[in-house]
Amino acid sequence: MAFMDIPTTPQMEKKPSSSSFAKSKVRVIVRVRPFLPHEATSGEQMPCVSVLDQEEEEEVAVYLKDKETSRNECYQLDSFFGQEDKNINKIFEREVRPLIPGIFHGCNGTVFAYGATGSGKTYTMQVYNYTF
Ligand SMILES: Nc1ncnc2c1ncn2[C@@H]1O[C@H](COP(=O)(O)OP(=O)(O)OP(=O)(O)O)[C@@H](O)[C@H]1O
Repeated sequence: MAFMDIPTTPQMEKKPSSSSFAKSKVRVIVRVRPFLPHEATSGEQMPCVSVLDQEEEEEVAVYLKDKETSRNECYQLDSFFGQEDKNINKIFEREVRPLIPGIFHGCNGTVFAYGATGSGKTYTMQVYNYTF
């Protein structure tokens, strides 16, 4: 599983088509952090990622448009958490907790965050309110 946190200059990987992606053991989740106070006062506050299509509360297509770099692309993801998602524990509950039982049965599980500096990787990985 990979978390990719996106600031205003996102980097994302293209995913295979929906049918082959469904069988993948790797889940790609994007989380867009909210604008920080100093960003919120420095002009335009348009998110550069928007949800195009979401099926069965899971697989989601997002549209990436970044006027700074002229990127204009579409990606298929397993899950998407937008900047309006204030409940960060939801990411842990949906995407990380289900891996834990398998670890005790000999399965490997890896969770890593990928994204530009300042995009919220540390925040996302550390802020969970663990209740085992
Ligand atoms: N969901 C959020 N809500 C509020 N603030 C956030 C959120 N996510 C990140 N931040 C804030 O954004 C700033 C950058 O976040 P963070 O340090 O986690 O980024 P990072 O991707 O780990 O950066 P680096 O790669 O430079 O270590 C921090 O001040 C953090 O508190």
